[in-house]
Amino acid sequence: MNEPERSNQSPNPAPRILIAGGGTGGHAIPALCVASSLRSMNANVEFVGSVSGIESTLVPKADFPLHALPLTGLAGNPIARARAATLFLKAIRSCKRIIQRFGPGAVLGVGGYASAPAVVAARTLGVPTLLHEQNSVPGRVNRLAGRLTRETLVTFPAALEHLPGAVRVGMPTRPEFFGVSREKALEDLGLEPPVVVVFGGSGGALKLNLAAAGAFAGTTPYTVVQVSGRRDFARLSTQNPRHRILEYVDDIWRYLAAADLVVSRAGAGSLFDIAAVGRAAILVPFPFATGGHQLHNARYFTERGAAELMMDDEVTVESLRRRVERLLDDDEGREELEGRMAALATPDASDGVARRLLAVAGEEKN
Ligand SMILES: CC(=O)N[C@H]1[C@@H](OP(=O)(O)OP(=O)(O)OC[C@H]2O[C@@H](n3ccc(=O)[nH]c3=O)[C@H](O)[C@@H]2O)O[C@H](CO)[C@@H](O)[C@@H]1O
Repeated sequence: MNEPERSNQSPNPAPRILIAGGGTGGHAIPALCVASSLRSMNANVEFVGSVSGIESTLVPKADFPLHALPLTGLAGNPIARARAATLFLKAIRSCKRIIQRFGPGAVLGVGGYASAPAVVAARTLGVPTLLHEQNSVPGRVNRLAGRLTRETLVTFPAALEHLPGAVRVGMPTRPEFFGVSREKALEDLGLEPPVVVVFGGSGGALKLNLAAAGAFAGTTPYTVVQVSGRRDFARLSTQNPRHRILEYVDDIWRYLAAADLVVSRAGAGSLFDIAAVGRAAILVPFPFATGGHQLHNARYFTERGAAELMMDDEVTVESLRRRVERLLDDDEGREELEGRMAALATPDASDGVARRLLAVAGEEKN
């Protein structure tokens, strides 16, 4: 990686913030939202991530420097776990060097493999850290990391029960989702309404992919856009000219805005993206998410009448098509869902996290 320009000559050097974490889109995308907010506030941002995480493509694309470290999860057989632990310890040493060289005023951990080593390294060097927890039930690592941080920021009110003293800021969401009209999105994408969008988060969801491929591969009196994720894309096909299967789309806000109905997993990012465009949704939580967090994430919306819930074990080719068509036929029901969903969006979360980071970084300097 090229050494970024330093501004040591200036009497008021730009504040420097290090953002650590990633792995899935659910961690990396909100991290990038905060980085963009910080950039617009004239801060200098660098990232620490994992070589295998989605950040290794998304962060350079957004033009931020990335320190990519070899890290893996602490799961699997004893040999894999020992290797992960060794990589974790090495990552703490690498993060210390990165922090000493970059000199951030604050570090933000966003969850994912690289988050905890950076928080530990910052803590030992006396650099203040903040943590952003995306899910309603935090994982073990974030609960532990939360004890080391100056401030913990959360997306869902339910997470406050697990992280005492945390502050609710919502989910950093890309600004493009706000204010894009259905008409413009339909025109830009060349889609004929009504439109159903099916997607399973940043990596895809096999069960949902197979059910959707079966449900919509014949003829449909509506358009279906299925964003499958990279892993499953090659095994899916359709005979239906109104069924598009796409691997991954950077501009998913256009597809969601064009939709009359969305079928989605209940990752935090996906949920708040759907809220940002204010669309009716059927949520199918991933049943094996740590601590059942996807079900809890989904319930925040479904208990407020903002979305419908469909459990993973209810999903079949027939039931999926039935649920989709029932809601597509119910204009009034969808309109109610849309309004309640839009009311739960958190458009200020990204700037809010950025401002808190700059405040903490400023305190340290003074
Ligand atoms: C299986 C699993 O453990 N998933 C977790 C992961 O999900 P995952 O990475 O799927 O996370 P989210 O649903 O939170 O976010 C996915 C993000 O990717 C975007 N997107 C997706 C597809 C695409 O083609 N283009 C695109 O931009 C979505 O709009 C969204 O912003 O992180 C989330 C946040 O910690 C958790 O809540 C999820 O439980």
